[in-house]
This record gives sequence, C-alpha cells and structure tokens, in this order.
Amino acid sequence: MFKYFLSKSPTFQSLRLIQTGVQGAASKYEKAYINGQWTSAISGKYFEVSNPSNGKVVAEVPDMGVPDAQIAIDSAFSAFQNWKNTTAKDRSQILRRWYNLLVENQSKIAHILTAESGKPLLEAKGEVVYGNSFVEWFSELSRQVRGEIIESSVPSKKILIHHQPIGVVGLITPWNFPHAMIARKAAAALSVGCTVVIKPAEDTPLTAIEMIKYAEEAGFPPGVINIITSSRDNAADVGKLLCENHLVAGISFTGSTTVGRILYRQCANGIKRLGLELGGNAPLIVFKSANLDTAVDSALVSKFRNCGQTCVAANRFLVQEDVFDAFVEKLVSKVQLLKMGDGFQNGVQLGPLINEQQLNKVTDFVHDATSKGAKVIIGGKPANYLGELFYEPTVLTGITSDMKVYTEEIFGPVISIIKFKTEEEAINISNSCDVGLAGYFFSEDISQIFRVSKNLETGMVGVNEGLISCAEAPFGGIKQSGLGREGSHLGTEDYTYIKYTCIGNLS
Ligand SMILES: NC(=O)C1=CN([C@@H]2O[C@H](COP(=O)(O)OP(=O)(O)OC[C@H]3O[C@@H](n4cnc5c(N)ncnc54)[C@H](OP(=O)(O)O)[C@@H]3O)[C@@H](O)[C@H]2O)C=CC1
Ligand SMILES: O=C(O)CCCC(=O)O
Repeated sequence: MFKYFLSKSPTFQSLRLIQTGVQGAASKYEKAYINGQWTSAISGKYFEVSNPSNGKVVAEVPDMGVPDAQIAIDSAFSAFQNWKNTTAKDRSQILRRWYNLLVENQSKIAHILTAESGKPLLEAKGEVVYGNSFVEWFSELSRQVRGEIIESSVPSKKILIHHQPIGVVGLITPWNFPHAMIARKAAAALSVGCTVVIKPAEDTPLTAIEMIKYAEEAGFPPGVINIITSSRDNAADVGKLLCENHLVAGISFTGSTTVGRILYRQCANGIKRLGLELGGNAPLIVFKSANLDTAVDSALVSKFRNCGQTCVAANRFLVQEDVFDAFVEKLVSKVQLLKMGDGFQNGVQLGPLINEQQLNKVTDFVHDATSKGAKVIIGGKPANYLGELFYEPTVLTGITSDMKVYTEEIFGPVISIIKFKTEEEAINISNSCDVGLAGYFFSEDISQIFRVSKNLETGMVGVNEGLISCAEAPFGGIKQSGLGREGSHLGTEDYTYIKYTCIGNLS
C-alpha cells in the first residue's frame, strides 16, 4: 500500500525521504526517547501516523502507556538532580547548539511536519523558523535570569531572592503547531534547569521525535529531555499520571479548554504548577476608519494560518455597518483566490483539516449556522474532490448569537461576519464569551485604538495586525483561555519558584 502511495503521490520525493530514512529523516518505524535511549513501548505496540492530505501512513511510533511514562518521569527526576546544578552558561550553550542543529535541519523538519499535519510546506517552514526562535530566545535568556538582594529594615539582615527550577515538567502539546509548541515550552523549562517529559499529540509525533534527535546531538544529558508517544487511547491515562505523580512539579499544556479543565482538576491534589494555553474565540473588529486593504490582508493571515486551526485565529469578524459591504467584497475577492490542496504542491496555501473529528466539527458548525439563517457567500462545504479532510474556505454572513460559530472557536477555514453599529456594541459582542485569548481590530483613530485595546477582554491584542505571535512577546490568555504566559522574558516564570533566603546576625 505504501508503494502504491509513493508511486501515485505528487509528494513522492519528500515522502521517499521519510520512508527510507535518507538524510536522517523519519524512518517507517520510529522510537520514543527516554533517559537518553531510543526505545519502543513496553507493550511492544505501535500506532500509525498518517498524512491528512491523503490518509496514507507516513510512519509508526510506539504506543506508550502509564508504565513507559513512569520510567520517563523517574529518568527526568534523576537527571534533574544534576541538571539543576549546571550553570546558566552551560544550559545556554547546549540550547544554542540545539538551535543551530534545528536551523541546519529546518527543511527536513518542515517536510516531516507537512507529511504528518498536511500544513503547506511553506507554512511548515515558517513554523520551524518560528519554533526555532524560541530555542534561540531562551538560550539567550538563560543567562539573564537574575536574583535580587533587598535591603531589610533590620540592619543585621539581608534578604536574598533566587529563581530556582521547579523540577520535572510534563509538556502536553497539540497537533496544530507540532514544532513550535514543544520549542516554546521545552526551551523555557530547560533554560532554567528543569527537566522535561514531552507528550506530543497522536496526530503529529514525528516532528517532535525529529526535534529530539537534534537535542540528543546537541548534548543534553540522558533524562533531561524525554519524549513519550501515545495514541489517543492512552493520552488520558498518561496525562493523569503526569499530573498526579509526586515526582512531577508542573505541567504545561496547549490544547482544548475541555482537556485543560481535566488537567487543572488532576493537578489540584498535588498543587502542581500549571501553565495552560487553551482555546479562544477571537474577535476581529473592522471599524469604519480602518484601512480596508490592511484589514483584509491581516484578516486572511489571522484566519487561514494552518487552515484556521489556530487558537489565536480570528473567529468572529465584526464589521461596522458603514464599511460592511466594501469589506465583504474585498475579502471574498481574495478568499476565492486561495489555493487549497496537498501541502507539498507548489503554491498551496491551505491544507486539509487534521482529522475526521475536526472535519465533522467544521461541517457541523456551518450546518448549524445555515440552519439558523446564516448566508453562505463562498464555500460552505467539504472539498471532497481534494481529499477526505478538506473543507472549502468559507465566508458566512447573517450570523446571530445562537449559532455555534458565534459562541465557540471553529478551528477551521470559516469566516463568520457580524454587522455592528457602534464601538460599544462591538466591544460588548467581543467580550460576551468566557474565553479571552486574542483579539484584533482595525482603526486609524488613535483615541479609539487605546480605548478598544484597553476594553477588549483578551490576553493579546493585534491593532492593525493579524499576526502577533513571536518569541519576544508574552503569549497567553485570560478568562477560560488559560493560565500563565509563554515566550518573552516572562516565559520562564512557569518553570521557576522564588526562593527567599534571609541572612541574619550580620555584623
Ligand atoms: N489552544 C489550542 O492551541 C488548541 C485548541 N484545540 C481545540 O480543541 C479542539 C479539539 O482538539 P483536540 O486535538 O481534541 O485537542 P486536545 O485538547 O484533546 O489535545 C491536545 C493534547 O492533549 C492530549 N490529551 C487529550 N486528552 C487528554 C487528557 N485527558 N489528558 C491529557 N492529555 C490529553 C492530546 O493527546 P491526543 O492527541 O493523543 O488526543 C494532545 O496531545 C479543537 O477543535 C480546538 O477547538 C486543539 C488543539 C490546540
Ligand atoms: O494555536 C495554538 O495552539 C497556539 C500557537 C499559536 C501561536 O503561537 O501563534
């Protein structure tokens, strides 16, 4: 079957690399990495990873469960005893070596990423550059984490403050950014002296495994970085163990709010440190003063990055009535030019959805909206002619507050447009949900820019900009979008605790 696929697929060259292991790319059977050893599951079981563009199997990886995860935790705990005592300079240098290797191999990593996620190759390359930037950032930040000495009100005392690594951290990551989410979490944790057990998503473990090959080459000691691969059948049990095991000090998770809540509960008994990057429902507001061309171009980037499967993707478009028709016309004229298809084909801008669950969710949300009166301007149906998991880029108008596209994140290539009259109305609609990750608005009115930025109930705001993520900025949400911030100089806080030392009886 694999042979058939290779001979038919336009992605022949890239996948040939994956099958044969040429250039060190993923081979048909991959292994997980625990305590510096490439290893199979204790059960001997594997699960398949397939390309969502065509359903063909790309590779098989170990299906690890609780016993494997326990070994990984023990290894990480044992490695922590030495890693926590390394100097910031040592950690910085190893991270830098990892970064250099990731950069040297970024094209190969991007090919693997496209093969398992369906993401267009150009976008996969962009994600690898983006993910690598976190490794570079934290290799530099490692040496900048400083303590303080505070003057006491008692002359014979000194107050010292240190930031110390919390210990072993479990990193549970999603399929939508298989490289960047691991890089953003792992580099931060490792830079301050924590050790990690990574559990990537079932759909996209190959990019993660490839990244760890370069971590090994960079010289991280055994046990400092561990990766356990699990099928969806094992994810909940492995997650529970990571949350509840007393050797694990904290969890960092990116994914759905539903799973985030489960992890929050499971971490409660052990009062574990918890970083949560959960779902959003981002408003994108176009005010009448906006430059409409900027608004349209930025909206397309925000919405269609990774085919809409991004937690910061614009979810509800709010357009002021004065510019509604002009905006919709410009938007649709660009949406109809978007090229969807196999991520390895030249010029493709949109790939498939990751799996059947996502396809069903998008199909259901659009059906729900149209059955309640929404109008399909373009798209509105699966693109079966391209493959089983493709959905046409879609624009809907006539959106009302009872529709799922209004109340929940769609995670797909669907734009839902709502008409509003006043700024107050736009703010009220934007804030009328219990999540608050990103929000975007377009305006040339400086007072309005400050006012709206202040009033949007989100952790991040893009003003006249649709792409706001970068290593230097704090990424994170408020309300039920999560806890903590990733990236930026604040990105190590989830992985350190503050040690206060009082030195007394000084003469
Ligand atoms: N904020 C974000 O960036 C993301 C948001 N989402 C949202 O979530 C929806 C569903 O996507 P989905 O893939 O199901 O996201 P999940 O939250 O289920 O998956 C994210 C990660 O958590 C793992 N996981 C799943 N269940 C548990 C559990 N009980 N304990 C510990 N880990 C667990 C998954 O493993 P496995 O893959 O094996 O199931 C994966 O590694 C999307 O439609 C979207 O709305 C999804 C991905 C990212
Ligand atoms: O969508 C997500 O799951 C988070 C990553 C997106 C980004 O870093 O911009």
